[in-house]
Amino acid sequence: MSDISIPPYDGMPVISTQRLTKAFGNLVAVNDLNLQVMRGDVFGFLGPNGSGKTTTIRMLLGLIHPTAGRAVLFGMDNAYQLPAILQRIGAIVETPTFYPYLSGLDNLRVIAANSGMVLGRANNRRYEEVLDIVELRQYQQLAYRNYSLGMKQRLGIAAALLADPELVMLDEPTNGLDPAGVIEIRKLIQRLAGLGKTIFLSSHILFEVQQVCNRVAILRKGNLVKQGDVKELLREKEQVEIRMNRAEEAQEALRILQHLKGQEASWIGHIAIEQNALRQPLLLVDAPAARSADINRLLARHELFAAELHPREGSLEAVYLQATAQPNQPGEMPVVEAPYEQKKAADRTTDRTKGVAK
Ligand SMILES: Nc1ncnc2c1ncn2[C@@H]1O[C@H](COP(=O)(O)OP(=O)(O)OP(=O)(O)O)[C@@H](O)[C@H]1O
Repeated sequence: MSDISIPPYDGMPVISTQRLTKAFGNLVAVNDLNLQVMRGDVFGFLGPNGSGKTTTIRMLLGLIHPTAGRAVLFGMDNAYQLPAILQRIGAIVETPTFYPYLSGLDNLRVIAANSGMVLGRANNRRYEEVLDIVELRQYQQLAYRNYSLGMKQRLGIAAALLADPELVMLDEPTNGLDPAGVIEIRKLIQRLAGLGKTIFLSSHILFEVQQVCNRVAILRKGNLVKQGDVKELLREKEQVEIRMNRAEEAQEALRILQHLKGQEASWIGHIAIEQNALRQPLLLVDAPAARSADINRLLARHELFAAELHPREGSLEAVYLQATAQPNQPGEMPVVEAPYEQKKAADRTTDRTKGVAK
């Protein structure tokens, strides 16, 4: 996990969807979705291809109408107050169109002019600010066609930041980027989080999401199968890896731990026996890393002594694979963590950002 500082929650959801559903003919692309994104979240929106991520984002932005349910952003229903909501969002859903022969800076000027931003000193300062945030200031005079793919993507984000939005929505921002470009976007997201923005990030790249996001939701076939705090989800996936000297010892350790699991060691989850690269027997115990010493003690009590014992960190990949592998239950209901306490409706209208003159 990164050490970015996330501003404290004030209890107000920036995005809240209630049973949000979209069907295209017979295909239910998004089903009964209850999402909750809090102020200051760097929220990872994960799911395999075709699981409904883009459809959800398009509904949140009012680009398509839901078949059922509703989306409330900043406390406002987007079916009724879309313009007020959109003023507070900077989004990139598809690669933005820029003029290839204009410089990065001139492209921003065109976008500002087209969106009715007052041209003047305030705008000039804002161009500099956003170009600094995306680290393109030194390339601002370069023609867009000479930008790398990563620079183009960052210019798109700069454009989305022009009006100083509170919520930044990025749909697969690292698609097609090389590793250096991916790292640039990661650093950029961390910078935006440091500026207090709420980020909604859809991505396939689990490692990236694990690095930058504090909360995630995982979609599968349009259903929400997991939503929660990244650290907590990772903790659930911690393991203790025990190497025994002999295969028989590993079998005996397995038998003992499985027995104790039903008794004093209820914190033990699934246990598996594998081999490491040297074909030595390994016991993989689903258990909190902090329980390593306890496991050692339990085995020693039965005259079994581990040759090596290591705690293994959880990974979002393990969380994701488990969540997306679950079979579809008839009438599958989304698994939603207990929502944060919603503050009084009055709180919802108090925190408006300044934004560039429009
Ligand atoms: N306009 C549309 N008409 C018909 N079906 C659609 C439409 N838009 C999306 N779909 C279908 O809805 C499902 C969800 O698509 P969506 O693009 O939301 O998934 P996604 O999770 O964003 O996938 P990807 O990661 O590949 O972009 C897919 O089966 C897709 O084919």
